[in-house]
Amino acid sequence: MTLLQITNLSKSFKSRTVVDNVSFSINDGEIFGLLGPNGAGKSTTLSMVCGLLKADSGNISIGGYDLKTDSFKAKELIGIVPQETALYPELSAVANLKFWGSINGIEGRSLDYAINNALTLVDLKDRALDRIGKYSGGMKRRLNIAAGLIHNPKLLIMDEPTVGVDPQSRNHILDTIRTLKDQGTTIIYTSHYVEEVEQLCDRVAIMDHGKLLTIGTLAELQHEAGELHEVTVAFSSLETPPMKQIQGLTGVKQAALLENSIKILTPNAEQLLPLLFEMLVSNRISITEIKIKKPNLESLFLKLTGRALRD
Ligand SMILES: Nc1ncnc2c1ncn2[C@@H]1O[C@H](COP(=O)(O)OP(=O)(O)OP(=O)(O)O)[C@@H](O)[C@H]1O
Repeated sequence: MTLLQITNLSKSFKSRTVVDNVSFSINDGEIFGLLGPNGAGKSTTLSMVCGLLKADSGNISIGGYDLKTDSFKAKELIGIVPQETALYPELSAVANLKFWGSINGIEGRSLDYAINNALTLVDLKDRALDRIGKYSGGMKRRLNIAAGLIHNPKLLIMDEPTVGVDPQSRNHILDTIRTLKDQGTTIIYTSHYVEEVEQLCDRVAIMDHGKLLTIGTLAELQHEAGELHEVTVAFSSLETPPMKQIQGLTGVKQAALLENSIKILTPNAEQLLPLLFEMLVSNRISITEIKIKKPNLESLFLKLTGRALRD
């Protein structure tokens, strides 16, 4: 069953179109990944879904309620975990969640129950009464998640919830998301970390420059990436690699330059590597590491755009 339907959504800031005629739908109970580099238009799309930003054109319906004509009912179904934490540092976790609960219309016993559930889920019960000004960045992020789900939303929208957190908190956040899914919550998860999206998501959409490039299950997108190898060559930063020549080598489908590495898609890494070495050595590029991988979502992005996801 479709929980969220987005149809022909567009948004411009001044004359710049940052969301360009985007349509997709999200099924009840799935974890849906929205993947794209910085500035792709992910947050703008989600801000429109949350009703925080008005679309220039297009339609959004949540649980069958149109966001324009049935906005209250549609918004009731959503919980938001924004990129920036929206918490009061001088208050405890419990006081912060009381505030978030009350603006969502939860009171009394139900609110105590909801706070207890949310703090258990994000594993912050033993720090519940501490001022959150003393929390680590990862703990604040986890509390931010608790705030987003205090009213038990059907659809939880999470905008890069793991950016800048330590690995332990990151794993914790990923586990929390899986538990939420098991409890029946539908989740939209934006990220520019391919590994997280591959680990978590049932279906994925890839966005760039405001456009939806592709959408499908992980298996479908991996298939779309095709039988290409992704070769990553790291080099010391003394020289600049000759990208034009590399792109012209036999067997190179795409090649993109990152800070200290080159990512290449090729149907045959074994045949390409000797040619590539020769070229790099003759251009006085000293290679520090080489990796060959099966295609993943990052290779698909490279295939679709000719660029690396994080450049
Ligand atoms: N209020 C605004 N006014 C003008 N431009 C904006 C505004 N909000 C976003 N933009 C621009 O729109 C583009 C898309 O931004 P958006 O935040 O949606 O991208 P994103 O995919 O979420 O990226 P990130 O991963 O960095 O959050 C960017 O170029 C951004 O600078």
